[in-house]
Amino acid sequence: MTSFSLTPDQIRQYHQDGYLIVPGLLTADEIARLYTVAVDDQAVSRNAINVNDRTGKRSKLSLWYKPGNDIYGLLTRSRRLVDSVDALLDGTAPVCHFHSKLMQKEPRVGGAWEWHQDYGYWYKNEFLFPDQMMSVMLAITDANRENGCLQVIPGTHKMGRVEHGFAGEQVGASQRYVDLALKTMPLVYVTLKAGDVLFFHSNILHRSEANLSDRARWSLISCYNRQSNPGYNEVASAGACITPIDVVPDDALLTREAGGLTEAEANFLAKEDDLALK
Ligand SMILES: O=C(O)CCC(=O)C(=O)O
Ligand SMILES: [Fe+2]
Repeated sequence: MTSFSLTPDQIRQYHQDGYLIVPGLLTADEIARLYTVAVDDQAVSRNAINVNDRTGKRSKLSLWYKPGNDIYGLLTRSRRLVDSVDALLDGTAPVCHFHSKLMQKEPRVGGAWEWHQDYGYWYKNEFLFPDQMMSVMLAITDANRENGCLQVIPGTHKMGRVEHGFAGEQVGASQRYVDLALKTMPLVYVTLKAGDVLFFHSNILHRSEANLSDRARWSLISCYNRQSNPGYNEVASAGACITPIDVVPDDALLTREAGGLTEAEANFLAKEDDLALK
């Protein structure tokens, strides 16, 4: 397998817009394996957290801190993802994993996510450097306007951190700043095909609408950090967020035996412990 690396143009685009889509970073075979494990993953369903949006629609997610030898861990730790993140983040310290989550937006049920910056949550964990943090969304199913794909406001990562407060059970960015951002910059619907990967800056404003379609929208979001950026109020990850990732070759996803998560390995988040939901 040839190794993958981002081009200088892609890196420039990320810095300009605050996000970058890499189409087809995963092959159909890889997605098929991931999907087969995910839909049947008992530990994921046992640890699913339901978060209501403003209208009472339920968004389901499972969040864990430790990327292991399970199928998601092999992806999160893969050379192509870690090298890409390394090329995009500010700084030079090793790339670490903060957490991953499986977002399960079920047909006609999957709720909306309010406008927010991920760093709006992570700031509470006392991470100092938003440019050293990012999220990577991998589409396990196609994501489009019908099933509530992600929406972003390009360039908003340059606004710095916006105040966040409660919006239903979720934490959202100040409506005033969202309105001003939308007056200044366009809104982009991030439509993805299964296997496409979206890299986005921890300060880009994003949201998604409910899934009113009859097709599920599943994605894996892995969040990365540099070792030089400790979260001084981050206890749940038990140091994972400043532990360099044990990188695996890209072909591990297809060549290694790997199944779903286990409670003993993954270190799942419980809803009552989530600072972002408090
Ligand atoms: O999956 C989505 O639609 C958005 C989720 C999100 O932005 C988050 O969990 O921080
Ligand atoms: Fe987010």
